[in-house]
Amino acid sequence: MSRVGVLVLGPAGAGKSTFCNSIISHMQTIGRRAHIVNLDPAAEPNQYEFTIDIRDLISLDDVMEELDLGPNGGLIYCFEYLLKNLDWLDEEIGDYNDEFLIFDCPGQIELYTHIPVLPNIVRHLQGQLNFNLCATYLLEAPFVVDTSKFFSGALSAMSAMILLELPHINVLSKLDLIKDDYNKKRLKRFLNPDAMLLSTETIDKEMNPRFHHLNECIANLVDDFGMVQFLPLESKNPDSIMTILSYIDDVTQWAETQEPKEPDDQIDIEDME
Ligand SMILES: Nc1nc2c(ncn2[C@@H]2O[C@H](COP(=O)(O)OP(=O)(O)OP(=O)(O)O)[C@@H](O)[C@H]2O)c(=O)[nH]1
Repeated sequence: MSRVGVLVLGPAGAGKSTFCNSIISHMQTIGRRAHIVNLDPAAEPNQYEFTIDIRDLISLDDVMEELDLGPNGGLIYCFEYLLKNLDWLDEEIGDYNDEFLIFDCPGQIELYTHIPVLPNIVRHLQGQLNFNLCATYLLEAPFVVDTSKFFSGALSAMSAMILLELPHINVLSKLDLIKDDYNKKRLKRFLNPDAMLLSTETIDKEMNPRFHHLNECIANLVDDFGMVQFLPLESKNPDSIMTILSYIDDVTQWAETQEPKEPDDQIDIEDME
C-alpha cells in the first residue's frame, strides 16, 4: 500500500494547525496511525508534537538573522533550501510506511499560488516517495460571508488547485464564529456557491456600476471553473472531522488509481521567474 498524505493549506490564521490537531485527535480515537509533518519554518509550539519538523533542517529565525532577510523572503529561502535538501525529507519520512501524514503548511499563500516550490515538493512526494496526496484549503467562515472576500478566497483556492494539480478539498473553518442568524443563513450560499448570483445580488449592489463588468468577469471565471465548493469544518465536532476525512480517503484512493508522476517532472524555478 502507498503512503497517504494531506496538505493543509490556507491563509495565515485560517485554522490549519487546529485542523491538523483535530485530525490527529480523531485518528487516535479510531486507532489509526497519523503524524504531523510541520513545513512551517516559523511554527509555534503545537498541541501535538510534530513527528517531522522542517525546523530541524532550517528555521526562519536563523535565516532572517544570518541572511538579513524579512519574513517573506526568509520563508522562500527556507523552502528553496528544503528543495535542495530533499534527501533530508526522504530520510525523515523513510520509516513511515502505510501511515497517514498531515503536512501543516505556512500561511503565506504565495507559496501555493505562484511560486513553484511547493509543487516541486509535491512532485517529489508523489514520484520518489510514493505518496497519494490531496490538498485541503482552509478559509475562515467569517471572512467568506463577506461576498467580495469570498471571491478573493475562492480565487486563491483555485490558484492553489491549479498550481499543485492535486485532488483538492476546500474547507470553511471557524463556523462557530458565525453567531447571528442572518449570516448563519447566508453561510449555506457559500458552501455550494452560485458565483453569478452572488455577484449580481450582492457585490454589484455595494459597488460603483463601473465595476460591474469586472465583477461579472470574475464571477464567470469562478462559475466556469465549476469546482469551488466548501465543506464545513467544526473543529470540535468529531462528525465534522469524520466527514472531511472520508472525503480525503475517497480522493486519495482515487489518486492511487492514477499514473504516478515522473520524479523529474519538476517545474524550473528560473523558468517561472
Ligand atoms: N473560534 C474558533 N477559533 C479557531 C478555530 N480554529 C482555529 N481557531 C483559532 O484561530 C487561531 C489561528 O489558528 P491556527 O490553527 O493556529 O491557524 P493557522 O492557519 O495554523 O495559522 P498560521 O500557522 O499562523 O498560518 C488560533 O487562535 C486558534 O485557536 C475554530 O474552529 N473556531
